[in-house]
Amino acid sequence: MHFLDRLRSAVLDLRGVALLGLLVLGACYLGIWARPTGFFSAFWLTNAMLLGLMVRNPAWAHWPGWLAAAIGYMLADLTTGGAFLTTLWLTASNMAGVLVGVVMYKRVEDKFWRMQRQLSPLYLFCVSISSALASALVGSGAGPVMFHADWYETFWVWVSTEFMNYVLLMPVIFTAPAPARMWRAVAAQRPCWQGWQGWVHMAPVFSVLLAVLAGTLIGGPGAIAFVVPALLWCALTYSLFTTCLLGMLVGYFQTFEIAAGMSTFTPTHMEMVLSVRAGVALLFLGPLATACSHAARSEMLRRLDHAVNFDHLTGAMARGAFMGTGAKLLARMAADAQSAAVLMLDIDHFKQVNDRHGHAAGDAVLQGFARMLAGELRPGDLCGRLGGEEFGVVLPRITRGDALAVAERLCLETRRCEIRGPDGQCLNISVSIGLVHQEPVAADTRLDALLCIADAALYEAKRTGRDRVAVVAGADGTAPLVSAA
Ligand SMILES: Nc1nc2c(ncn2[C@@H]2O[C@H](COP(=O)(O)OP(=O)(O)OP(=O)(O)O)[C@@H](O)[C@H]2O)c(=O)[nH]1
Repeated sequence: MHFLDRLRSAVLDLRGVALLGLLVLGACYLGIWARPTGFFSAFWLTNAMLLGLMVRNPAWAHWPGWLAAAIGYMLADLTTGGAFLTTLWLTASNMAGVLVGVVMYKRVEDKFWRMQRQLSPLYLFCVSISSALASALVGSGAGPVMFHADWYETFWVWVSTEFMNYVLLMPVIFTAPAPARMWRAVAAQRPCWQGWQGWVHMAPVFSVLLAVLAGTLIGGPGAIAFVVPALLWCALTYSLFTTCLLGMLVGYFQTFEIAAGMSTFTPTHMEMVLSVRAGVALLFLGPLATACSHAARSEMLRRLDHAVNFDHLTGAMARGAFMGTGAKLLARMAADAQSAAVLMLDIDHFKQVNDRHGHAAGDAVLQGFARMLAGELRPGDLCGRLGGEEFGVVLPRITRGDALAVAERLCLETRRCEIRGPDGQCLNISVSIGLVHQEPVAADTRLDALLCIADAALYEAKRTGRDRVAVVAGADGTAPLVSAA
């Protein structure tokens, strides 16, 4: 690598690591600020956050990242009055838990932390309990030393708090889309949130609010489970990230509500507090498991749908999908009394490419040609591979002159197309195009009939010399061919 490139990547690494240190520092301040006097914080999100970030971004799970995190932990405690030795002790215990979690997640494939495996929630449970135990084993001795608290009690409070934070927060970090993708996802979801459909789409969220309210009003130890059906509904409706986010908010609200005495259920012993925290976290695992299964199933269906509807070689729409979508498009144009053009494209002398340069070169030509087509057409146009080296295109809402101009541009761009074969050789090609245009599209127009007419024009383009466009005068195919450009 060039020296300047190396310097640049070192600076970028340093920036990332510094950001990690700052995040740890900020999360520690939040925990210290929320800490009850005389005891450890129950709202200690730092360890779960650090573990989530290090698993998600393995570049941080090296010594510079660990060092930055340690500095963040230490600085937060020292600047808020912590003694050096106890700060060191607490930092070691926090990082011990995170280390155990990072090692456990490194031992399994990424799909486990991405929540793309059915067993992901169970593995999350195992990691969370192991990390919580490791952290508590190293750190709980600080309870008697710092606050004169009972060791046994400190240990179990520590375990339950850590466990709850790991289970509730980590899935949110693991499933959060990258910022750029988040905006795209929000934009794609916008139609779902508009009008009365938006209210319907919000129904699972309202059911969560209702269940939480019912739990508060009715109370009792079972109230924390009231929200489970609503969260299951969310798991089957929203993305994995949204479900994780809602689960986390509900979990923290319920613990806060009980701790603040807002619920009619007030735990009287420490064991009950621990039981509530563990229960809140464990209850969330059910909806999380449903969300994971649902997301895995949806992803499988999406892939299956893609495999059926798109040509695996060129990525263009497959014949069946093209015919179905094209027929619907034409019907829409007919209903709106709009025009449309149908093009049939056939790469010239394609057999010679295969014969001279091999089948792999022929495949490269098909891929390059399909790429060129996709780049040249408007977003609303439709393009598909009909078979072999034959492609079909539907251009909605277009005048005859514009359709001819598009077809001629496709001819020109095909000639200009620089396609490289597998051995790096330059493969030059041309295309012949048959075009039929209807204005407006007739109500009984069928796509297969228009393709047949365009095919006849294509034959004429081939017959008169190839590398050209032939246009049918009448859309019924009976009128003679008027132009071969
Ligand atoms: N590499 C490759 N070749 C394919 C594929 N599908 C079909 N072919 C080949 O495409 C060739 C089509 O040849 P022809 O129908 O004779 O057409 P042509 O050579 O383009 O001749 P004209 O259309 O008359 O210009 C055949 O040799 C097929 O084997 C494919 O997916 N990959």
